[in-house]
Amino acid sequence: MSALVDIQGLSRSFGRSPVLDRIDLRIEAGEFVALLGRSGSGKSTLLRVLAGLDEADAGRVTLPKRRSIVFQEPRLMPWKSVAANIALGVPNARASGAVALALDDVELSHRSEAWPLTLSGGEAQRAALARALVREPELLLLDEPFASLDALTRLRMQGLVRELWRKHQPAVLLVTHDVWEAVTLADRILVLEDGRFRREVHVALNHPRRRTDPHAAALEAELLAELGVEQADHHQHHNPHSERIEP
Ligand SMILES: Nc1ncnc2c1ncn2[C@@H]1O[C@H](COP(=O)(O)OP(=O)(O)OP(=O)(O)O)[C@@H](O)[C@H]1O
Repeated sequence: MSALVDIQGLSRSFGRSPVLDRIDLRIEAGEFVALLGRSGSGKSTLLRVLAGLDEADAGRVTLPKRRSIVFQEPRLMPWKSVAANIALGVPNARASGAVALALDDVELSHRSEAWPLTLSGGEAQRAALARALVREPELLLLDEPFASLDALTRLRMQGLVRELWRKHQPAVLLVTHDVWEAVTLADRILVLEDGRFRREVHVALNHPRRRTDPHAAALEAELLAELGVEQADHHQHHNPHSERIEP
């Protein structure tokens, strides 16, 4: 059966430096994939190609038509109300009630007519999430969507994204620097390094995932080590779900 996202041999260079080097990636419908990698490893470049904001130099890319992206910043139009921002580019979204449903989904109905500049950081990101959801994406691309939020708001947003994913069941590709975020949310975690996927981990842990679960904590430590972050209390547990991908 064909996957929702099927990428084969995708390469992208800027000038003479290759950023993505013959990458293969399949994502099934409804799958939640997290993408980790050091700064500059090409995560956003990959997401931009998948969003159609950038083109690959080489490779075959099969993508669903309905895709949405949420960035680190909300990128709302300041001269339009929250509801009008969410309706942008989606014909009849207000009349059909789709905007109201999306606002309800992100618990922002009471701010429907507000101006974006009057929203808190968390509210603005929830509006950006509603704008993505109103398109009923089969593939939801999230480029560090919680990175600029405070820790408490970030936790709430992670819970909200998981709830919305269960409700709407899009495939999700989440770029994050936060290893624990990847461990708590994803079915599968990929680590990008030097333009290739160096590691693929299938996360078969029950939800909610907690750091008190030794398997979850060991996986986090292992991924942190992979990214070059050593923890003081780092225990080396072998994770049977994790495979190293040699170039
Ligand atoms: N439009 C561009 N022109 C030139 N170089 C670019 C362009 N976009 C990205 N790059 C370069 O490609 C490399 C990968 O960038 P990218 O933003 O994809 O990394 P990233 O993994 O998302 O990093 P971060 O985690 O810091 O956001 C970087 O070296 C960056 O400077």
